[in-house]
Amino acid sequence: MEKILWELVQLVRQQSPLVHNITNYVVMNNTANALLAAGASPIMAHAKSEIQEMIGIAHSVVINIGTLDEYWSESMVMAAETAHSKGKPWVLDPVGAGATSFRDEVLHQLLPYQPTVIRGNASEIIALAKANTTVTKGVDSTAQSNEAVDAARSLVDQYKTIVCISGETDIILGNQQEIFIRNGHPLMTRVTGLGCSATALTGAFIGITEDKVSAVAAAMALIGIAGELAADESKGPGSLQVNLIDRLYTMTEQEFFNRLKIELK
Ligand SMILES: Nc1ncnc2c1ncn2[C@@H]1O[C@H](COP(=O)(O)OP(=O)(O)OP(=O)(O)O)[C@@H](O)[C@H]1O
Ligand SMILES: Cc1ncsc1CCO
Ligand SMILES: [Mg+2]
Repeated sequence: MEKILWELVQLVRQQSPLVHNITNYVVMNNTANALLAAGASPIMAHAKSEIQEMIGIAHSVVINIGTLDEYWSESMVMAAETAHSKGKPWVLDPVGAGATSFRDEVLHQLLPYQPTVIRGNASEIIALAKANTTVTKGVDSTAQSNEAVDAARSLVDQYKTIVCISGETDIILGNQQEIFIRNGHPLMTRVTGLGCSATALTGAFIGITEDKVSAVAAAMALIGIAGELAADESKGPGSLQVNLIDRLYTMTEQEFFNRLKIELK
């Protein structure tokens, strides 16, 4: 498994998948830069008039509901439907799931198009599965990733998807598979949208391999390790944001394997 993850990091660098993103205003620039640093090719586009053509040429699609509005929500549903019908892999980031009924309604419309992967923090995954009454506190998690495992499992079963619950430990659940990645640094929660960057990177990795579970693990390991390396040289969140982009770009095989903390079940 470990070896495959690094091979996928190299494959993204070599193949530079085109990743079509409909994402939020907060992170748009940063996630485009994270994708470029990892070797992928980002395009941010949400006009309904170009969604079908864009998905036609893209390797994968990222749908992130962070700064939802009425027009964008229609674009997202159209994109999910198009990705599903064209057989393009797509990843859903259910930012702020459970915070408002509008978000939940849009998520409800998106899920039937069977995202290849759902990546969210524990509160969002719990809210998405409506497995209990935990209230999402805006876009930040109030729960630990292990508390969301039952919720995630129900999504995996119902939508035949892969769920990644991010946090101190990233938990990746596929059909019969469970992977724990213990990389990352607490300072990463002080920079907005690193979860969104994790989702965007996941989009890049599912675009270059049929082994989707390994793709998710590779993306989460990459951002976690880049975050650790960056935190060691940062004074605070501002420099972490910049250093993390550099570390995605400069990551070596040795750095990757020295830091990788992965457990399979
Ligand atoms: N407490 C922590 N300790 C170590 N690493 C962490 C911690 N919390 C988050 N991370 C790292 O940050 C990454 C992003 O996860 P997080 O759960 O913070 O996303 P998020 O809540 O969706 O963020 P955002 O909404 O701001 O994009 C994780 O994959 C992990 O590498
Ligand atoms: C802060 C924030 N608000 C909506 S989206 C977003 C980025 C982190 O998800
Ligand atoms: Mg998030």
